[in-house]
Amino acid sequence: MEYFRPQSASSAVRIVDPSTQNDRHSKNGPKDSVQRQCRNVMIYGSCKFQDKGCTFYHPPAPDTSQAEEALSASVNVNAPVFVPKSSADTSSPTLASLTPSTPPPDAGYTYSENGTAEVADQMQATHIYDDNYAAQFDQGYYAAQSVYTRAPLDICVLKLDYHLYSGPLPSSFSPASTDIHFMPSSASIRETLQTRSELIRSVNPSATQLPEELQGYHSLSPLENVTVTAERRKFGNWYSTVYKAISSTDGGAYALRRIENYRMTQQSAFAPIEAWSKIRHPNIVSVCEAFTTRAFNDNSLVVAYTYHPNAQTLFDVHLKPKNSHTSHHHQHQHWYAPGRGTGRGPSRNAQSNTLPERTIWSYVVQIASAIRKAHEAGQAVRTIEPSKILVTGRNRLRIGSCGLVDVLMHEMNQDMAVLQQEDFIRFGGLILVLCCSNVAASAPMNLQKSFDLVERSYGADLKNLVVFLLGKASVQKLRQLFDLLSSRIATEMDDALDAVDRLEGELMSELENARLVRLMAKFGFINERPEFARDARWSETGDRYIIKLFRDYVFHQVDEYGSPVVSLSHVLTTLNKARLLGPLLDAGTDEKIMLVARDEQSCLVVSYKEIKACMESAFSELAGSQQTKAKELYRGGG
Ligand SMILES: Nc1ncnc2c1ncn2[C@@H]1O[C@H](COP(=O)(O)OP(=O)(O)OP(=O)(O)O)[C@@H](O)[C@H]1O
Repeated sequence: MEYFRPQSASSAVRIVDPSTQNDRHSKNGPKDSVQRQCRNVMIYGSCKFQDKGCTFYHPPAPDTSQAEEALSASVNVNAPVFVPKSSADTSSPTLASLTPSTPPPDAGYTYSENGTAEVADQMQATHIYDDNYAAQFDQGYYAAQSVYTRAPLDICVLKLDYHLYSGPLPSSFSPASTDIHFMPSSASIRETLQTRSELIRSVNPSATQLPEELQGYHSLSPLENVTVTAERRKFGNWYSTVYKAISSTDGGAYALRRIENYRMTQQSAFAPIEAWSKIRHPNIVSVCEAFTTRAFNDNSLVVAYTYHPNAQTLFDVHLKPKNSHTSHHHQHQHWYAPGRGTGRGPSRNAQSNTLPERTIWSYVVQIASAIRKAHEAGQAVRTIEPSKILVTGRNRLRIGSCGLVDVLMHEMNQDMAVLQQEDFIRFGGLILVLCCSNVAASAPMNLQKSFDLVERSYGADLKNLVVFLLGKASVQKLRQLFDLLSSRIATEMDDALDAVDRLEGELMSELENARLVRLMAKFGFINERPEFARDARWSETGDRYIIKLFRDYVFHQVDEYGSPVVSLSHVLTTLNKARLLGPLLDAGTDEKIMLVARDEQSCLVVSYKEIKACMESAFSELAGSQQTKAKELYRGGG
C-alpha cells in the first residue's frame, strides 16, 4: 500500500474490503505488513481497524501523555497563527479538551435551519482549531468525510452575503451590527457600497439627446429629473443641470455641473477654478476642471467635480416636506441671498423628524472645517446652503459647487474678505434652518422665534454659536469660531477614529475575498485543460491527479442521498483549512483528508500541505510554459 507522495508515479489507493484483504494476506503471508507499521497509528495514534482486519503492525498503545504530545503536534494547536477561540481562555487545549467524549455524528460540516448564522459561525471556526477539528483526527482517515450529512432543514448557502468571507471582529472590540456615528452597521455599509458601485455604472433612463463626447467625458447621465414637464431649477440666475459622466482619461466617474447659456468674456474667470482645484478636504466636493462648450447647442459652462454616488443634498435629506409635491425651490432661499426668508415662520410641524443635537454639532464642525480650509486657501465658500451641501455618507457632509459662483460673478470683482464674512452669515443661517427644520428660519423677521426654538431644543451653546456667526464681522472670526467649537471637535474626532477602527475591521474581513478569487483563478487555470487530457501526470496514476480529486472534494460533494451540496461555507471552510486562503499562504496544514476517485474505486490520503504544493507547482509550470511560448514567439517573430 502506497500513500500519496507528489514525486511518486502513482499514489492511488485501491479501496478494498478489509475482510477480503485479510484473506489475501493470509494466502500470500503478511510479509510486508508485519514489518510496516500502520499509518493510522503513526498519524493518528491509533487505528480503528486494528482488530477488524488491518494487517499492518500496531505497536502497543503509548501512554496518554505521549498520545497527547503526538496529537498536539499533528494538529499544531500551539502554532502562533491560530488564535484562541475565546479571549478569556488563553491556555493551550489539552488532549481531553480536544477529543470529544462521544464521537460526533459526522466529521464534516453540519447545517442547521439558521443557515446564515451557521455560516458566520463556520467562518469563525475556519480560523480556530476546535473540538470538531480534533474530532476529525479522532475518526482516523478511513472515516474521512466523502458524504455530507444534512440537518433536516438544510439551507444551502450559496447566497453571497458580502460579510461572510471571514470571521467578524470580536463583538467586544467593535459591535459590527450596530450603527456608530459615521458608520452604519456592517451589513448596511456593504449594502450602501454595493448601491454606490451600481450607481457609478447606471444610466438615467430619462437621458436623451446628450452629447456622446464632451471634452474627454462620455456616458453622460443627468443626476436629476430632466423631463420636459419637470420644473427647471436655477443656480443663481442661470439654469443648471448636474450630470454624471465618465472620464476617458482615467475611467473615473465625475459630476459635471453645466450652466446653460453662459458666455465667458475673460479667460481669467477660470482663475478661481484653478485655486479650488488645489483644495482637497474631506468636507468639500473636490473641483477638478472647468470648460466652456457648444456640445449642448448653446454656450455652456461646465465644471467637473468628484462624483459621490448616491449623494443627496441636505435639503433633500432633512428639509424636503415629506408629503408635499411642492418643489423645494418655492420654499427655500436662493443661495446668494443669505438671511432673507419668505416670511413664513419656523414651524416644526413641517418636518416631524427633528435633527438630533449630536448630528447638528457634527454638521457644524464639518462645515466649519471646510470654511477654514477655503479661507486659509484665500477663497470664500459661497455655497453654504442646504441645496448645495451633499450628504455623502452617514453624518458626512461635503460642500459642493465650490468655485462656480466665483466664475459666474467674476466680473463683479467682489472683495474676498467680504465674501468670507458672508460665509459666516450663511453658516449661521444654515444652522438655524437645520435646527428649526424650516428653510425660512433664517429670515430676519423669524430670527427671534428661531433663536427661542434653538435654545429650547438644543441649549444655549448652539444658540450662542448662531448669534456669534450672525454677529458683527471680524478678521478674528475664524479663530474665535474654532475656540467655541473646541470640545465639539474632540467628540467629532473620537467618532471619526471609531469609524476608522470599524472600517479597518471591515477591510480585514474583505482581505479573504482577494485570496479566494486568486485561488479560484488558479483552480480554473490548471483544472480540466484539454491539453492535459493525455498527460500521464494528470491521469489516475500521475501526481497531478490529486488536484482533480481535491477540486471534486471542494466543489462536487454530494449528500447521503447523492444530491449535490451547493454550499459556499463548505468551499470557504475547506480552502481556509487548506491555508490556501488563510494568512500563512505558503504554509498549508498537515491535516490529512481522504480524496475519493469519481468511480469510488480508489482513494488518496493526502495532507493539505501536499495539495497546496501540488497546485503551486502545476500553476507555476503552466505560467512558466506560457512565458516560454511567448518568448519563442517573440524570437520567431523577431
Ligand atoms: N458631486 C456630486 N456627486 C454626486 N451627486 C451630486 C453631486 N453634485 C450634485 N449631485 C446631485 O445632483 C442632484 C442635483 O444637484 P443640484 O445641486 O442641482 O441640486 P438641486 O436640489 O437640484 O439644487 P438646485 O435647486 O439649486 O438646482 C442632486 O440630487 C445632488 O445630490
